[in-house]
Amino acid sequence: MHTEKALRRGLSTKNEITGQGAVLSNRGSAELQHEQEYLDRLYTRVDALRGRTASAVREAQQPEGSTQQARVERDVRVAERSGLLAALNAVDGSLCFGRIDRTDGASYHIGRIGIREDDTERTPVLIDWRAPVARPFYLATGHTTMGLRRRRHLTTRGRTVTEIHDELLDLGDEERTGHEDPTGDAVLLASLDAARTGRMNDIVRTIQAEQDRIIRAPHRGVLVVEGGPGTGKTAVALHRAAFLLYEHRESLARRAVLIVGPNPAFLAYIGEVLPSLGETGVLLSTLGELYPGLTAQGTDTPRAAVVKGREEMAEALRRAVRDRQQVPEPGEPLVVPHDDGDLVIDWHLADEAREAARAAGLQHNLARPHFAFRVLDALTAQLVERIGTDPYGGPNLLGADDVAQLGKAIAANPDVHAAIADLWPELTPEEFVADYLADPVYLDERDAEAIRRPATEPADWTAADVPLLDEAAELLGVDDSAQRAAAEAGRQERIAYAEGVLEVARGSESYEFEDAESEILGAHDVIDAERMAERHEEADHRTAAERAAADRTWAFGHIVVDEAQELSPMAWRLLMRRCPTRSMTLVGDPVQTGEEAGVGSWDGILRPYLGDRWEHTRLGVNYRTPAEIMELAAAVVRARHPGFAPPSSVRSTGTRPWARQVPVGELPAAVAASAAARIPEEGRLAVIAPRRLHEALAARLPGVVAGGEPDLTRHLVLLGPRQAKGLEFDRVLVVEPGEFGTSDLYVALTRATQSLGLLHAAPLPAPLAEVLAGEEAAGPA
Ligand SMILES: Nc1ncnc2c1ncn2[C@@H]1O[C@H](COP(=O)(O)OP(=O)(O)OP(=O)(O)O)[C@@H](O)[C@H]1O
Repeated sequence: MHTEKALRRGLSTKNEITGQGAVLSNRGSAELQHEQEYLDRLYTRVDALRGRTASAVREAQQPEGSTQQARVERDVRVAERSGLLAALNAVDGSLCFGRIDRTDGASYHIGRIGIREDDTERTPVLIDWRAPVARPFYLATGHTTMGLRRRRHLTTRGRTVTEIHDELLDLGDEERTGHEDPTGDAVLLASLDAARTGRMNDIVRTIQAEQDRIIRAPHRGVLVVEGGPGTGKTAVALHRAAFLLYEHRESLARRAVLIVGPNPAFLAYIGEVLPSLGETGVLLSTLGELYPGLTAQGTDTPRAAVVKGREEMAEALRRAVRDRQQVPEPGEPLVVPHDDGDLVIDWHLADEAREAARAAGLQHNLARPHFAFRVLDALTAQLVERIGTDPYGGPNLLGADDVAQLGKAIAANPDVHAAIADLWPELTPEEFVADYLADPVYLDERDAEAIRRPATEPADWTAADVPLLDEAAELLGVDDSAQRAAAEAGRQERIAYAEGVLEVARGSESYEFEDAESEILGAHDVIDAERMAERHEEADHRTAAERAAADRTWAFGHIVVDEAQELSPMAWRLLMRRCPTRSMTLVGDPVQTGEEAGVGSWDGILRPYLGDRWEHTRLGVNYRTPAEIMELAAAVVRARHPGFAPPSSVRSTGTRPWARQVPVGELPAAVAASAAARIPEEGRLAVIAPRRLHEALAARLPGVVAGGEPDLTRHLVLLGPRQAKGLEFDRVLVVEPGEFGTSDLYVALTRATQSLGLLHAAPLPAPLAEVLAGEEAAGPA
C-alpha cells in the first residue's frame, strides 16, 4: 500500500522525491516511446469521438414526440450527450495516467474515462478508473498482488508522456524497464509537494487504498467520512460522487448530485475536481444558496445563527403558522356590508370553518380554499335564513336557484374576500419569515431577542435564514393550481394556433398543388397540431443540475456535505428533505468544528432521520501538512484533550515552523514584510489573521482587499480562520494566534503544505510557546 510504504519509509525529504534518473537506458527510452505512441493513438480516438459527439448533441436537440415522457427523454439524451462531450473535453491533457500489467499477460491502460476501439469487438483501449478492472491499480500490494506483476504511473504534460514510474509487485519478476520506483510513492509525494494553484486537483492518479475503499463503498445510504485535517476527506467525497455517478449513471444523472460546502470560496476551490473527472451532473452550493431565487448576503451574530439553527425553531414556526389562522374574538364579530344585508362572521362560524380546514391535513396555503369555502357556505346560509324565512313558519321560501344566486353574489363580494384573507391569509415563506423575525414567538425571551430583526424591504437574508424559509415553504405550501391552469391554457392556445397554421397550409395546398403535386406530403400529413404546438414550445435543455438549482422541491440522487459537522439541526432538516432516498456522503472533522456551531455528534445529527442505519468510516493519514507543522498543531488540541491523536503526516519537509513577536504597533508592517519575502512565484501564500486586523493588513499587502470572498487564485490571500476551513496553501502566516479559539487555531495551523510562520504582538498560546521554545530566535524573520 503506498501510504503504508511512505509511512514505513519515515519522513521523505524533497530531494528524495525527484523523478527519473538523468540518463535513461535504451530500454527506458523505448518504454517512453512506446507509451507515447499508445497515448497518441488514444488521443486520435478521443478527437474522433469528440467530433461525433458534438454532432450527436446537435441531433439530440431536435424536438421529438408529443408526450411529456418524450420530452423528458429528449432532454435526458441531450444532457447525456452534452455530458459525454464535456467529459471528452475535460480529459484533454490528462487522459491516461496509469497501466497495470497482469501476471496472465494482459495489460490495461487506466484513465479518467473509458474508451473503446472502433472495431467490431469494441475493444477497450482505456479503462475508466472507476471500473472494477482498474481496481488493482489502487489496491494491489506486494503482499496482495491481485494478479498484477507491475503497476505503472504515467506522468504527462499536455499530450506528451514525460515520466514513467514502475512498481514491481511480483518480486520474483526479473524484468526491469529502467523506470523502477523502489518505494512506489514517488508520484504521490511529487503531487503532495507540487505548488498549489488555488484550485483543488483530482487525486485520481494516486488514490490510496484506505481512500479507495471509501470511494467505492457499496453502501448506498448515508456514509460518514471522518478524519483529521488533510486526510483527503474532501477529495474522497468528490471522487465518491464521481464513482456513484459512474455506477448508477442512469438514476443519478437524472436526479443530479448536490455538493454542499461551507462558503463560495471553498466551492470555487473544489469546483474543478468533478469536471476534470468528466462529471457535470453536479450542483455545488452553499447552504445560503439552497433557496431558489434568493441569495443570502446578510450576516448573523454567532448567537443568532445558533438560535436560528436549533431544532426548536421548527416547532416555533409551525405554531406561528397556526397563529395566522385566526377567528374573531367571541362577541366581536366581523360585519361585512353586502347588498342583500350585512354578513356576520362570528367566532362560532369562523372556528367551525377553521377546524374543518385544518382537518383536511393540508399545508396552510392549500387548506385556505377549504376555509374560504366553508365561510362562503355559512354566509350564504346566513342570508338564506334571513331572507327566505317564512313568517308563517313554513319551509324556507327560497328555491335552489335563489340560493345559488345568493351564493354567487357573496363569493363575488370583495369585502367578503378581504375578511377571509384577514382571518386566513395566503402567505409566502418570505413574508412569513420576515414577519416572524420581526416578532419571534414561542422562544424564550433571550433567544427571541438574539434573532429579532425589523422587517425590511427587500429583506437582508442570511444563510441561517435559508433553512427557516425552507421550513416555512414546507409549512405553507404553494397553491400552484393557478399556474398549472395557466400552463395548460397556454398549451391549448399553442395547439389552437398550430391547428390554424395547419389549416392555412391545407388551404394553400389545395390552391397551389391540386392534382399536379399530389405526391408531395402536406404539413398535416406528417405532423398533428399537438406535436406542432410542442415544437413551438421552448425546449428545456437545462441539465438536471441546472433544473435542480431552480427547484426547491427537487429530490437529489445523492448529496455530499463537506464540513458537515458545522451544519445546524435546521440545516439538516432542509438537506434531508432534498434527499428522500437518504443517499449521502458526509465528511467532517469534529475537532475542527467552530465552537458554537453544529451538532455534537454524528449520532445526534443522524439518529432522528435514520436510527442507526448509517455507516461511519475514518481516514488516518494526513497528506497535506508536513510532520513538523502537525506536531505544533496537535499540541494545541492536546492542551484541551490530552488523549488527542492527530492523523500521521505522510511526509516531512525538514522545515520547522517559526514564530516572531513584534511590538503591537509594528504588527501590520511585520506581516507585510514577512509576506513580501515569502510570496512564492509558483504556489500560494495565505495570511490568516483575526478579522479585526484585516483592514490594516490589507492596506499593506499587495493586491489584497479586506472583506468579501477571497480570490484563491492570487499568490497572496488574506483570510479569517473560518474562511480558511477546507483550503490549503504552500505557505501560511498566522497572525495573532492567541486570538483564535482552539478549533479555529487548529484549522489555521493545518493549512500549509510547505511552511508555517506565526507573527504576534500578544503572547503566544502556551502550547505553541512550549513546542516552539528555543526556535523563535533561530527561526527566519
Ligand atoms: N491520494 C492522494 N493523492 C494525492 N493527493 C492527495 C491524496 N489524498 C489527499 N490528497 C491531497 O491532500 C490535500 C488534503 O486533502 P483534502 O482537502 O481532501 O483533505 P481534508 O481531509 O478535506 O482536509 P481538511 O479537513 O483540512 O479540510 C489535498 O491537496 C489533496 O489533493
